[in-house]
Amino acid sequence: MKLPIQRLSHSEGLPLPHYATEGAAGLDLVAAIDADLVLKPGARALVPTGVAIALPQGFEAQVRPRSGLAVKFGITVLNAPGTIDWDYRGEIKCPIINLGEEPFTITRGMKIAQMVIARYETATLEEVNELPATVRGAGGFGSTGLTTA
Ligand SMILES: O=c1ccn([C@H]2C[C@H](O)[C@@H](COP(=O)(O)OP(=O)(O)OP(=O)(O)O)O2)c(=O)[nH]1
Ligand SMILES: [Mg+2]
Repeated sequence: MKLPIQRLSHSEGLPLPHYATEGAAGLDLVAAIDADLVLKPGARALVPTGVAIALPQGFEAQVRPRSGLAVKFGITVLNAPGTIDWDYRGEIKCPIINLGEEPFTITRGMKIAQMVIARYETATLEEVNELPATVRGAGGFGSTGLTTA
């Protein structure tokens, strides 16, 4: 699909979101910040990416963490997966949190998250008095146990 993307003034010189490999599902998003941003352990920040997009109706974009940042530094997307609505025309921003033990420095142009474009359905809700029965019923939250035995 073609995706209109707008570069905002503070993203000058930065790469547009891009797929790192031919088979990558997510477009890497970079930090469009002027000065280094130091996140202390437990701290969070809304990191601008310097771009806005125009998704087609029926599509969303999911802002997800990068596993490398999560595993090495405890850096993740606080609201993962973040939802970009198709009618949103503002700047894509990433709520980033440091769940690691060390301060983490975000630099301009650092790939801080990734964005997956996905189709979604909307539902027409129909209120009923009873739901169709299933074997699971209302069981959940570990009801099927920890092992297969
Ligand atoms: O990680 C995110 C999540 C959201 N957004 C933008 C795009 C999205 O379309 C809009 C609203 O997001 P969401 O619906 O998650 O937030 P809300 O708290 O429900 O705000 P609103 O009342 O504006 O819908 O904010 C981002 O830039 N990054
Ligand atoms: Mg909302």
